[in-house]
Amino acid sequence: MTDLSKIRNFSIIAHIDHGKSTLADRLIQATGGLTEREMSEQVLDNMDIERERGITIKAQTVRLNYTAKNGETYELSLMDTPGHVDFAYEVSRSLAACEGALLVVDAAQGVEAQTLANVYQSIEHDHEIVPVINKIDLPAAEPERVKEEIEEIIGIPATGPWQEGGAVLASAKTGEGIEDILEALVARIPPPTGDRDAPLKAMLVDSWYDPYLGVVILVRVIDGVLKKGLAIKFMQNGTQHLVDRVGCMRPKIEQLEELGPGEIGFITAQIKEVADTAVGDTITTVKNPAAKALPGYKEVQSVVFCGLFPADAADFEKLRESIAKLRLNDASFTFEMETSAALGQGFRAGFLGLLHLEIIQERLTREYDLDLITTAPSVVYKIHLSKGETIELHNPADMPDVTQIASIDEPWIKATIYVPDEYLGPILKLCQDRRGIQKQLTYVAGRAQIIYELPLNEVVFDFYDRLKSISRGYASFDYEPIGHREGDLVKMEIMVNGDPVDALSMIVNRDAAETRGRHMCERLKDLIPRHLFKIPIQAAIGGKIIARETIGAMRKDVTAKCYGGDISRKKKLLEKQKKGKAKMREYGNVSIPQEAFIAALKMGEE
Ligand SMILES: Nc1nc2c(ncn2[C@@H]2O[C@H](COP(=O)(O)OP(=O)(O)OP(=O)(O)O)[C@@H](O)[C@H]2O)c(=O)[nH]1
Repeated sequence: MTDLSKIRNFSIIAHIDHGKSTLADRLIQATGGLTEREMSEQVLDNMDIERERGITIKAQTVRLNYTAKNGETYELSLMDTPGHVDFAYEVSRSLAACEGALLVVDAAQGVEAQTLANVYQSIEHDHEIVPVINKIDLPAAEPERVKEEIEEIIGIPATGPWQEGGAVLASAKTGEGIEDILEALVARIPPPTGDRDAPLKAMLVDSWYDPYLGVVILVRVIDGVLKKGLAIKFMQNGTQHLVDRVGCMRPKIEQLEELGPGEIGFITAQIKEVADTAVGDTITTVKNPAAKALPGYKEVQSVVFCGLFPADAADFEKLRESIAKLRLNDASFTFEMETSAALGQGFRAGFLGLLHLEIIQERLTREYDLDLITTAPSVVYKIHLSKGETIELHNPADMPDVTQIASIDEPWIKATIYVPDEYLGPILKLCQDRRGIQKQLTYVAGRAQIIYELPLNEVVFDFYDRLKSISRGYASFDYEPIGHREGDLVKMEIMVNGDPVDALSMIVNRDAAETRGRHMCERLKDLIPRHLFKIPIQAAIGGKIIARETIGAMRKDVTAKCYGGDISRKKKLLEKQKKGKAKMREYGNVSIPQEAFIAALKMGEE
């Protein structure tokens, strides 16, 4: 039984590259959880994609035992949190499981805009925040300046000595200051509270699929005790299970007798699928259940949908299996079968946001070695039909005939953008061009904080990429859904040689339709190779043509380009053509290269 006063639960807040993972590994090493060699393989970021993109997708947690200078041994739980807006809810649950946070700031870079958003979230959870100035070994380090920045911009004490509530100076690289961090954690982060004798209440923080253990659930016990053999109940979905393992990660798995109040650890209970567990759910006992669930639970909802098709129709079964496997571990995306005239058999999948979409797409391509075609991301529209019914539309291809539609509502978001002053102008223009409504513009130490309401539909295309390129990577973007609003929306179809190409149809704002349509046609004109006949490319709304381009007929044999008898060159060209053919989609009597779909759907800037 762990003495509550000896427990410290904390997370690490840091801007990308300020050293969160290195520092976490150092803390694990300093408390004996890792050897030097194991440390070289960063533990907390353990997936390729995560490492390459510098983001953490699945929260991982480690428990460290630290004997402080006062001679007492403490049990520290370090909760890793995912770092992207699409996972805001998961982050909020991880934060809710802790009492404090280490705020890591690079001694040479100082406070970055994104750090602010994360710190505010942590402050909202009433966390005690311990600032750590990392990388003090760098020649460019300016710890004193950074301390002042922390006080000025974030508004938490930092300038005094760390023993008196100031920032801790450290280098995760050399190991300097690591002990000070551990001492500061113990001294400043409050221990959890909880009642061992009350009915069990544990928060389901995260879950994942382990090939040996099955579904592993990360929990934070609030009241009561979790033990092997206990019959538990998930309060949201009402299912019951028998706990068969209780333990923690150090970071290696260690089985424990029990998890008491204030403790973070894992359980397994012969659960088959991650989809059977809901992040934020309250776990209680069957026999003596808690009267009320923990606050803050939200159901996961897909916000962005797109079609996923195998580039080679023969890969459909492989795609089906791969998606099913991925879903074992990530219950936050949904999928169902879809058939497209242009792209054949595939799936319509729903995601938490754009980054989530990209991650799944990339994992399918990389881990499962699939060549994919992804259709334009679409948001969820609410269509009010003339006969009074309301339907949800996830796929532009399913849009009812205009004559049956009374009105269409589209989802809006509240976006918070932090950006250095010099990029403000172009960013305001971008938001304005995307039908944004400015709500607030404030300055904090040379940085602007802009709040805009925007239709999600305008954000899903390339807003984030545009924002990053306009601001040279300095702008940060955070959003939350604020419900549906009526919009003047139409379905735009793209017709190649007179036939609509279903995979390219999209729902757009009426005012933007013409520009979008024109760009799409121009783009496709460059992407579709010439044929023996002229090919008209048209954009249309309800049968009315709004834009048109024509691909001229092919004049000469391609091989005529090669002069004289250079046979090998001719051969090469023909082979190249053949290869290109294999990746073509026959559409009516027009062959559209697969790249054309991908490129056309990327849209780019208008
Ligand atoms: N010189 C120096 N480099 C450091 C220190 N801490 C981390 N680094 C380096 O800074 C880079 C980023 O460190 P990470 O630990 O990956 O940073 P992170 O914040 O976890 O980054 P993400 O996982 O991408 O969010 C790496 O190249 C580290 O080796 C330090 O104290 N001194």
